[in-house]
Amino acid sequence: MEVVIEDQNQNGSSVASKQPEPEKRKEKDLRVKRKSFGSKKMRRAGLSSESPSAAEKEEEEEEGMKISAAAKVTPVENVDEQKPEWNDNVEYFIKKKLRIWCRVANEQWQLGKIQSTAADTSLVILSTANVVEVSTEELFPANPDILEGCEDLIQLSYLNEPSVLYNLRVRYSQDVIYSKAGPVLIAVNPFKNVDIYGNYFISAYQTKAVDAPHVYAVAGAAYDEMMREEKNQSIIISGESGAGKTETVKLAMQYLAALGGGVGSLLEACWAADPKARLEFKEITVSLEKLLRSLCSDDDAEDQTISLVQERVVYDFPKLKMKTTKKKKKNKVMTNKI
Ligand SMILES: Nc1ncnc2c1ncn2[C@@H]1O[C@H](COP(=O)(O)OP(=O)(O)OP(=O)(O)O)[C@@H](O)[C@H]1O
Repeated sequence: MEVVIEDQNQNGSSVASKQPEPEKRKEKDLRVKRKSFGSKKMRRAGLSSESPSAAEKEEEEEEGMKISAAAKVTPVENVDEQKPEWNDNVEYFIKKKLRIWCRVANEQWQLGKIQSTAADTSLVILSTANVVEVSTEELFPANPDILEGCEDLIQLSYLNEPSVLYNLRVRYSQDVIYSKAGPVLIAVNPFKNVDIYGNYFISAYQTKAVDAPHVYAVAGAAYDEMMREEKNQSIIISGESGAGKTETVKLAMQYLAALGGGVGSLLEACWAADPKARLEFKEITVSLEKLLRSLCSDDDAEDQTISLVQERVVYDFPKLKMKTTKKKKKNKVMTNKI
């Protein structure tokens, strides 16, 4: 998986290579640390002075300070040092009328602009023209339009929850379901057929004609690494129920089957890994052939059976393997007969 990142980052997209420049300049001019506005780091600093447990901790540490004559800087002083930077950022966003993300009712995020800020709250004018008063901690800087829909989230100038969600949504609305977050491929379930699979795309990824984020690219990188290093590779696919894990496995298998020389080679590999799968295959073939013979002429039946069964094996290999394990006992009996 890590190879995927390196290869694809090296190639980079035009957005990746061109966009970060103006942002860097702005931040440098303002002496604003990258991602400091709304970042975890700044929020931690803010929370440390507000949460009761953190305050207790600070008190304890201050006690310790009294005892230790050597200690010169208290954590409280560190927090105070960071506060002006946060305020500077907010002031800058007000001055430049830059867009921010604001958490409104129902945990939803909306774009807006800060009108003014006082203490821990800010007045924000939303894109809907409504003005709301929110905690400054609930504000996050929005990225410039030019970065909208970028393919790798690490290209974003400001990496925060609303910016990530928005970027994925923009891509999703254009049926671009894959994005990257550095080494990780993010897939958003389209719940419909999207025209990004099949032989045309397989050969495009095989020949490296495209490098847009895709499950084929991940499978290809794992395959290349396996061949180069002569070591087994793992592709970890995770997500909540219904996220599309099984579909993704099938697509990765489809690509690997094509790389390995087609369905026949994949079957050989499966059988080599689990010889009992051959029995399962034979069982399916026989029953399917019987069915096809009853439906069409004898000559066609055999060919159609093989292609249909091979297709099923590629698409249902994970389930087939589970079934094979369950039928272990039955297979033993069959082995004796054969
Ligand atoms: N890449 C995709 N293209 C089109 N439809 C998809 C894709 N991925 C998932 N789907 C749709 O989403 C449904 C659920 O996907 P899938 O069964 O792979 O989820 P899952 O994560 O394996 O779920 P579970 O953990 O409950 O088994 C599929 O039946 C399919 O309709």
